[in-house]
Amino acid sequence: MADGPVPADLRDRLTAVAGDTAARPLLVALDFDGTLAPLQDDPAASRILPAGVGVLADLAGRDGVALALVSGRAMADLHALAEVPAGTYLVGSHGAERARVTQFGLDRDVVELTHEQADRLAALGARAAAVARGRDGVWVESKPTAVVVHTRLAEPKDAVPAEAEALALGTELGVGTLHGKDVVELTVLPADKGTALQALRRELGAPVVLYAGDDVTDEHAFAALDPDDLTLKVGPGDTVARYRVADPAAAVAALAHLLDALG
Ligand SMILES: O=P(O)(O)OC[C@H]1O[C@H](O[C@H]2O[C@H](CO)[C@@H](O)[C@H](O)[C@H]2O)[C@H](O)[C@@H](O)[C@@H]1O
Repeated sequence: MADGPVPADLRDRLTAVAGDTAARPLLVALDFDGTLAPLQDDPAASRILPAGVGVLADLAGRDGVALALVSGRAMADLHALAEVPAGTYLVGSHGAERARVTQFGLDRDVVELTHEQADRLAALGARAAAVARGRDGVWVESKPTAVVVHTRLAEPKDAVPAEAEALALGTELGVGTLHGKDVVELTVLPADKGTALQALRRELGAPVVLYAGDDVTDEHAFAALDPDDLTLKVGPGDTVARYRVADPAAAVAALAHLLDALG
């Protein structure tokens, strides 16, 4: 029989995790862009797949399940786009920002930059703008702790040198760099999803973590987990994750299987 979008070995593992009452709380931690929301040319147009919204709400409502979104997005952006219920943990800016969704809004940790970091962020913005200038389809996104050089809309003749210059800029200014899908992120508050996920897991005392992600930056999260955790790569590309599905629709189907198995 054909596997459908969720491979048989992944289905079996999800069923086993759901049936293991010792694996509580089960932390279900999910990347946003490319995992729950198909990639878009305009980041503001990203939305969780409609089927995913209900699955996430139902998962978060299950006893013994903690839901988290772990994203490179700025927190304000993630909160605006994430259609998730109260109680969901949000990790933004690759871990530099943390919050929890409540019935009354966002309960968030305040991110404070030192004067030196703020100055460096301003300098980064100006230099990143110079990288984008004159290159069709290259543009700069500003976040509270980082700037992002986007190249999704650019032809390789513009994208390749823009990404190379952005990476060199990070080295020159001594800031953190992350090279994701058609983005180079330059941050004055270095963070990575692996460190953030480990911290959240410790806080919740979660014996088992399910993490799903599609990008190179999600590899930090996969690498930070244990062999008994469930790591799920979404889409193509090298990975250390144990399981793989083809696309966000299949990732949502895997989460729906987990939900069914939880009963
Ligand atoms: O960790 P994620 O939730 O995957 O967020 C990473 C970055 O997401 C956004 O960029 C990516 O998605 C865009 C919309 O689909 C796409 O246009 C871009 O090419 C992708 O890299 C966001 O704009 C970045 O700030 C996030 O860090």
